[in-house]
Amino acid sequence: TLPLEHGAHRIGNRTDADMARWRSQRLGQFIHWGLYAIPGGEWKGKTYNGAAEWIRSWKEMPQQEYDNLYKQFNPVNYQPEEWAQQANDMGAKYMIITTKHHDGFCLWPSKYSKYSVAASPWKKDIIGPMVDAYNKKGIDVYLYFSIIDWNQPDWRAALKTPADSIAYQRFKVFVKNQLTELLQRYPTVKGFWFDGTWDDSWKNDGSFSDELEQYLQRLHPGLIIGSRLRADEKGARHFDSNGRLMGDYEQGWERKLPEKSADVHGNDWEGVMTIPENQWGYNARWAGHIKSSNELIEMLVKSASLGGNFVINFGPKSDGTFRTEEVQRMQEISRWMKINGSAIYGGTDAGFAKQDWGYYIRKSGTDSVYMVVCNVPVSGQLRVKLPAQTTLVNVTSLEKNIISGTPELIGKNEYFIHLDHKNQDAPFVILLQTSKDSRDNSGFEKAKT
Ligand SMILES: C[C@@H]1N[C@@H](c2nc3ccccc3[nH]2)[C@H](O)[C@@H]1O
Repeated sequence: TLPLEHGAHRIGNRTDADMARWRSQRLGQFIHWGLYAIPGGEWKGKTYNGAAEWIRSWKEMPQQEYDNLYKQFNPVNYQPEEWAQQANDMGAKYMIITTKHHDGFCLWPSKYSKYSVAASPWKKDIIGPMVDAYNKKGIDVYLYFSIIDWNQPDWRAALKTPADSIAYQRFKVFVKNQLTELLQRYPTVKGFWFDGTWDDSWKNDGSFSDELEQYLQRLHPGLIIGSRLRADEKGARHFDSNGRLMGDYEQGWERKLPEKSADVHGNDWEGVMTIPENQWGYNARWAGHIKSSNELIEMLVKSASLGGNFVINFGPKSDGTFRTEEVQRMQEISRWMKINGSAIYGGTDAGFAKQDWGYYIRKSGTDSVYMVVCNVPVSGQLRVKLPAQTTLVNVTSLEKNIISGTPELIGKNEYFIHLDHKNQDAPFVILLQTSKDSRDNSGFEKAKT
């Protein structure tokens, strides 16, 4: 391995209580809210085909006009208590809010930037009431912070001249000041979700990202910060030049999920997902495929089955309300989580062989393994192959009328669970009580006699 000064400083997952809490939460809510919600993907009758929060970079958008949108930011229908209630109903255990996206507009009245809510008709702090409302519901809050800041004259994508380096040095002081300010204003937050760290200026400054991460941890012990903040001294991101994960969890799964256990190497990880194909901020016209609640539920289940967290993104409108499709998804997921949440919270990779009908999720540290069935076989029988020396002690379903009869032993440690032929319109859950046993198959025979 290469001698690295600014690579990973820890091998293996964090084992402290803060990280165990994050790991048990499994379902998060991402909120992208800012000036980009005002145009909502359209400008002067033209539709922007990119992600709505990137509209400032669109050739049809005069940047000065975008920058002046702060004069219109006045979310008269913003009700953070309602936001927190609906997130709590959905079953989200943490929330990530954009304090400042790439456009540099701050949703808190920052001492270090004039470009904030303080200059808008709204005037007031947006972040504080949100943190309070979510915390009151028992939901942890993480602060999204973009390193890219198109509003800051000292920001640079790359350092080409000595003048660039002097300006960027000022910019790094500004970044550190804003992050310190956010921790001082909102001490109950559990971590930062960094973004906009792919440019050369940041990638080639691994020592700063390392020092910044350590500074923040000293300032606020226990903070959870993903791998996207970090670069090592050779410009490697997320994984250092020795292939070791930097930060507290793998934060690269954006609009995509790992397929199998081998893809995550036993690391903590988190997937963040849009409901449309690629819109984070509010976009009036959602084009392309819009994920159903069952699709989102299956992604959540898949994430938990692979030992990761799943965060669903919402983009409130400029007035502070949520679009119908997003409210529908929260309500449908809420219904499912109220019945099946026990399979998700505290869930992790069961270490069982994957089957076509769906996913296994182990309640961490126990012999309870949930089967979440997403694909009901026409045969009506679910194949369960237990690892060696594992016996099946009991089988129940979280809802009535799912299973018919007792499991049928079909081979060494292998069973068919027969389903009641009711058609299901959502994934359903079966709970397997297993036990480690030197004898194979000893479980169910006992139950049968
Ligand atoms: C979590 C997501 N990350 C930002 C983003 N910008 C990108 C530019 C290029 C490739 C990927 C990107 N993700 C998106 O705007 C959103 O905030």
